[in-house]
Amino acid sequence: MKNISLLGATGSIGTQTLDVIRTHPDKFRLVALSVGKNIELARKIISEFNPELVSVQSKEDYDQLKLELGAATKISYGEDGLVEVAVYEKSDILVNAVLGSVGLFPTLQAIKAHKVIAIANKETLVTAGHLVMEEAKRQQVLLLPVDSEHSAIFQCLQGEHDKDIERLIITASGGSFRDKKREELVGVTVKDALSHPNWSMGAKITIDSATMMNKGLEVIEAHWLFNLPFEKIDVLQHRESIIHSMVEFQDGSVKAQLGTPDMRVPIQYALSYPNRITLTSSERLDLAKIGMLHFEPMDLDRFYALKLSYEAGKIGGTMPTVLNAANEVAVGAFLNERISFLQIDQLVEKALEKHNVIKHPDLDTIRSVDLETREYINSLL
Ligand SMILES: NC(=O)C1=CN([C@@H]2O[C@H](COP(=O)(O)OP(=O)(O)OC[C@H]3O[C@@H](n4cnc5c(N)ncnc54)[C@H](OP(=O)(O)O)[C@@H]3O)[C@@H](O)[C@H]2O)C=CC1
Ligand SMILES: CC(=O)[C@@H](O)[C@H](O)COP(=O)(O)O
Ligand SMILES: [Mn+2]
Repeated sequence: MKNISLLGATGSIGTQTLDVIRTHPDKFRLVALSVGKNIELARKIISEFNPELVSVQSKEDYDQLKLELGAATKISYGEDGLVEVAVYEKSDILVNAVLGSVGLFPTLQAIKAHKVIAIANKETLVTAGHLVMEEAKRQQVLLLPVDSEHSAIFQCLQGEHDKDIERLIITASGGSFRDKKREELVGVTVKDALSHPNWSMGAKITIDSATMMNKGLEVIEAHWLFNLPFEKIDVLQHRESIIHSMVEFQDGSVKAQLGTPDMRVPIQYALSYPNRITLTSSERLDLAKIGMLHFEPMDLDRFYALKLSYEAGKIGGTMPTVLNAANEVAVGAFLNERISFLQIDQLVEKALEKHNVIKHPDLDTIRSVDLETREYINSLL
């Protein structure tokens, strides 16, 4: 039996993680969880899973839930609450499915507390991958990727040696607007952008997928998780999202991981690693029915956010922190209909141009650069 702590229980990854736990009560037990603002759903989750510790985002929700829940459930809130869930003493593994760079500090604390980490929260690795990987190495803690592409690469690498890797090939669906030229994106709506061709995901990552920032974040995430230079990380457009990513080795052999797009596969692989467990409810891959898979090179002028991400990643230091923070605020502004779709990567570029990189930033530096970037983008809205 593995005891699980879950950050972001009410989200897309969070609820699919709950589905995996629900399906395998003999293998997994939810002991601690955090939610943001969705208290309605939190009540249902608490009543079904009976966790020992619950954290909410605001003091108001904390006060309300404290009145409702009995003494058997400990309640907490804010960043302290996220950390308490992340390091909860009875948990064996932390699933980090919270959204955004708010996940960084709880991740670092969980590593220090020697928790295995199943990491979906890519913004944490983009913001400060060096701090996370250094701490994981120092504490000898296992970091298991949940993002579908990174899980695919991780699966392809089982039984292989790092020295034999020639390059990673991360696949990209192309997102909601993949068949539109850049000039055709003037005036696209939030509703259009939220209509992903293959995956049902949270709003922020769906917009990131449409701008191709998601792939940019994933390139930086892969750089840290697999300790490879950006020159060895390629992106290939693959509209079906059947091949979740590939690894090419020095002998020219290429390994790929395939499957129908269902995030429960990488989630449960991280939870059951190094074993596999059944997933009966997922539609099985039928290649004869699919017939054809398509591949196209990435056009970095069309998908400008990907170009910005490679540039920020290669410069390193605080540049990826700025890229991520600017993008988080810009995507939020687009979702609130305060800016247009095309302004998202334009604002990110402005933040990158304005920033003087700081090499080898510590946690305090990362946090202040993150905050300053958010303030700068907000001042432009
Ligand atoms: N969805 C997917 O298929 C995939 C997601 N990922 C990554 O996983 C992470 C989560 O994505 P996804 O599940 O789609 O996102 P969602 O928006 O669906 O869920 C985000 C979760 O984080 C909580 N949350 C948000 N902000 C805060 C905050 N400031 N403090 C505390 N809790 C907060 C939300 O709470 P509430 O809703 O209660 O407010 C919710 O539980 C992201 O980093 C994403 O890039 C990676 C691969 C695939
Ligand atoms: C499910 C998942 O991992 C997402 O990150 C997904 O990959 C988004 O798809 P695209 O960014 O390829 O459109
Ligand atoms: Mn992904």
